[in-house]
Amino acid sequence: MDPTHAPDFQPPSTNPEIEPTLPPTLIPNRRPIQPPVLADYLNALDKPIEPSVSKHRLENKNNSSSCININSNNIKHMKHKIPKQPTELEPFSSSDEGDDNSNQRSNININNNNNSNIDLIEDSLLIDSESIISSPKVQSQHDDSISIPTPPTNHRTHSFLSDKGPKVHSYQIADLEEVPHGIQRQSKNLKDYSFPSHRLKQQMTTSNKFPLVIVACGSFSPITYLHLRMFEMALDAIREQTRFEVIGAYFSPVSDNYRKPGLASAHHRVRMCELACERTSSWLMVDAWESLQPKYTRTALVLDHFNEEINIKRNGILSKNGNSRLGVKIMLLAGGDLIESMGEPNVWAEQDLQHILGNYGCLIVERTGSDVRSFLLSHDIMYEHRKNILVIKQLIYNDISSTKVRLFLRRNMSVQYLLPNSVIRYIQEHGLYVDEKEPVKLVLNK
Ligand SMILES: Nc1ncnc2c1ncn2[C@@H]1O[C@H](COP(=O)(O)OP(=O)(O)OP(=O)(O)O)[C@@H](O)[C@H]1O
Ligand SMILES: NC(=O)c1ccc[n+]([C@@H]2O[C@H](COP(=O)(O)O)[C@@H](O)[C@H]2O)c1
Repeated sequence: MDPTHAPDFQPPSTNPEIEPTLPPTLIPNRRPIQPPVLADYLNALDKPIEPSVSKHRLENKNNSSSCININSNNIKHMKHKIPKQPTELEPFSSSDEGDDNSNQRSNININNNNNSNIDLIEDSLLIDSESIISSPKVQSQHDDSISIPTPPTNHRTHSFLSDKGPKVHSYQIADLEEVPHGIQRQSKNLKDYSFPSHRLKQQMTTSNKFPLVIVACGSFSPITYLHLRMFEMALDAIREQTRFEVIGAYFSPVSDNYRKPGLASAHHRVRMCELACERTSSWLMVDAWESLQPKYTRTALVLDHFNEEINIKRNGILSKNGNSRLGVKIMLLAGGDLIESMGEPNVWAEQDLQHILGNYGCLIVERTGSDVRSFLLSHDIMYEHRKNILVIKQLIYNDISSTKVRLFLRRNMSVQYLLPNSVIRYIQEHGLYVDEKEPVKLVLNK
């Protein structure tokens, strides 16, 4: 549960040489996940961030100064609600953020009212109705890794399936190592590593939202349906309660140096996460960077890595109208137990908590045994950054734990419907978890 298992672990509070995190100026979209004032909850979430101009007004008054004044006031008002950060890659312009009727104001120029960054002349609507989710076939221009579309050619049988019962052919059940079309698999070493971006949106599909990438850090030994569900729950909560558009989502399995009981080797855990994402999801990805590091990497630095890949190297994401690039907010997705570990002494460095909660933010899925809301109230740093924390209620309660899955495997019990079939088959093929010596008491306390 904590990095104190790492052989080179030194309590952050007593370690003066702790590797520094990125300066906040390099983290572009640090606006809170929740609206800054309660009054914002009264606004419809699909209301444009910049003002909309009614068709009626535009058609009849597009040269009148009164109309311009009204609109400019609106702009000031709206800007006040979602404050701009001076560090953003590029400020939002109204052409990025207009509502879907923004073609109706394409002839209006309100630059004469000190809003020099706002130019409504730009034709933002050319791509208005397009859905710009990147196709799996389209690789990012920065993405030099190889996708391997391998249609099944030989009809081999799966040994563990064919021992008993009818033979199953690979055209009936895909080979575990066969990469579905358009999918980018992670390499097994740092030298060949490249950041996975095959399911990272290249362009915003909405003009009234801010871009967001979700990152879940953990052991994933093995990945379960609960881990996958966490992202779906987060997506629903973000759509319902915030002004952010999720443009990508990643599992980041911890490296072998974490030394937690029950940790299968990193390349197995990465591959199981990849199988789960490939076979059950159309938007989740796995990044092996953390798992390939020669030593344990603190979560704050893992989030910095995502910021570097997405905002610094790729310069964020293209706005919907294609005219500017926007800084992407990056958030940690975690269960209530992980968040509660933030209150334990010597597990997290205070500056890391400030960095994670202040500059990135946290999506917390409630978990049995953890009272996230009370914890939020009692923890000073959490409370300070509460606007940057979204607590996600599990409406259908699910408490699958990897620890119990490992115990079931060890006892030769079924784990069907707790994790994807592809992951179960991978575990069987590689004989994972059967010989584990994890103390059963520890397992049952989970
Ligand atoms: N049932 C659950 N409800 C909410 N969050 C969960 C649940 N299971 C795991 N998580 C969260 O998923 C992330 C990764 O978890 P991890 O890999 O440690 O899974 P785990 O099932 O807790 O594993 P283990 O049993 O080995 O400790 C953590 O943030 C953890 O809090
Ligand atoms: N100081 C830190 O950065 C810190 C402390 C505790 C856990 N963590 C992370 O939280 C996750 C915990 O995963 P488990 O629930 O599987 O133990 C891991 O990714 C681990 O690296 C980070």
